[in-house]
Amino acid sequence: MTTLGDTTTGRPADHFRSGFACFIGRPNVGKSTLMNALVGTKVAITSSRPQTTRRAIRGIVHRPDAQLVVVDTPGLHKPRTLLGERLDSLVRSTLTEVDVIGFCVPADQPVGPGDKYIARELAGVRRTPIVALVTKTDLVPPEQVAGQLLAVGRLGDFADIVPCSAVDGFQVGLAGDLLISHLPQGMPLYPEGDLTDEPEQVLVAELIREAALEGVREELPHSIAVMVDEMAPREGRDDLIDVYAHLYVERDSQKGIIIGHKGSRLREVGAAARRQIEALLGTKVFLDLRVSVLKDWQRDPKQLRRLGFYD
Ligand SMILES: Nc1nc2c(ncn2[C@@H]2O[C@H](COP(=O)(O)OP(=O)(O)OP(=O)(O)O)[C@@H](O)[C@H]2O)c(=O)[nH]1
Repeated sequence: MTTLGDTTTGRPADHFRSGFACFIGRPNVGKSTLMNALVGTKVAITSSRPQTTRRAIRGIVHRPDAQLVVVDTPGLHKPRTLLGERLDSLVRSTLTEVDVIGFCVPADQPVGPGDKYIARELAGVRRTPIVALVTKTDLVPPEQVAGQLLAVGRLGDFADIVPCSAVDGFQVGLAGDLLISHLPQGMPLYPEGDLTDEPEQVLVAELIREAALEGVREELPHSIAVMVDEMAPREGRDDLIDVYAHLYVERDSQKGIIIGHKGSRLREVGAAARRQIEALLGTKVFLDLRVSVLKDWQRDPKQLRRLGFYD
């Protein structure tokens, strides 16, 4: 006879919920930051530049009575390049696979065409419940939050609408509770303590890209991609990991910007990335960072595949 209980904890499955959520919203509305706040650690990278996130990174929220696996998606936007089209198809397929969608709209900006475009897209995903999250409430007075709740309410048919702030923690727990309330009953999907199922190399590459994005000019962010070529403990040492990575840009001029005068900028990027990777891996890290030009990689299907962006 099979039983539905979790044999490791003795928890009956009918008291436990588990499943997947994804956050959707315009670029830069705070999706990654909110996911990190829910998970309680830094899993997705964040930056003040739009479209930092390119991969469906999963953060796992562990509760005594639930496990919520959050799939982080790139900001949905009207496609302009082949990369954009792939990102959008990644988002669309994610929407139909999750149990609940968190639709993020920031409190500090009027509801605009971008939010309406997404709301229209979401209206097509009929079977998945949508929780609207009004983010960044710490940036505006309460009256403005109230006005935004009404404006967001007019965008579509939502299971709940909740204001929250990942920065001061306001109602982050409640946002988690509401998302969890839409999950099916079931056993934990990941072992306790796991925070993400992204391979470490992908997280490391994302941390390097985050460091490289700091302070670069407007047109560059979309042109940067990072691949970790090799990552392994140094022979004979258990306290040092060697990381060999490539930073790819699309043009020679961009390579110059990334490297900086006599390599000064690349050194700064390397030092900043190394600190973050050391924190992630909990060990000392030697980081070898090279910059290469992959001409127009965003428009080249072969290069996109090589960098991990599949159809
Ligand atoms: N004040 C405030 N700032 C926030 C909050 N959440 C996010 N931010 C900031 O908003 C910016 C964008 O946050 P992200 O979490 O990277 O946004 P995103 O929606 O994941 O962005 P993409 O990956 O581009 O789609 C960052 O500078 C964050 O620090 C918040 O609750 N309050």
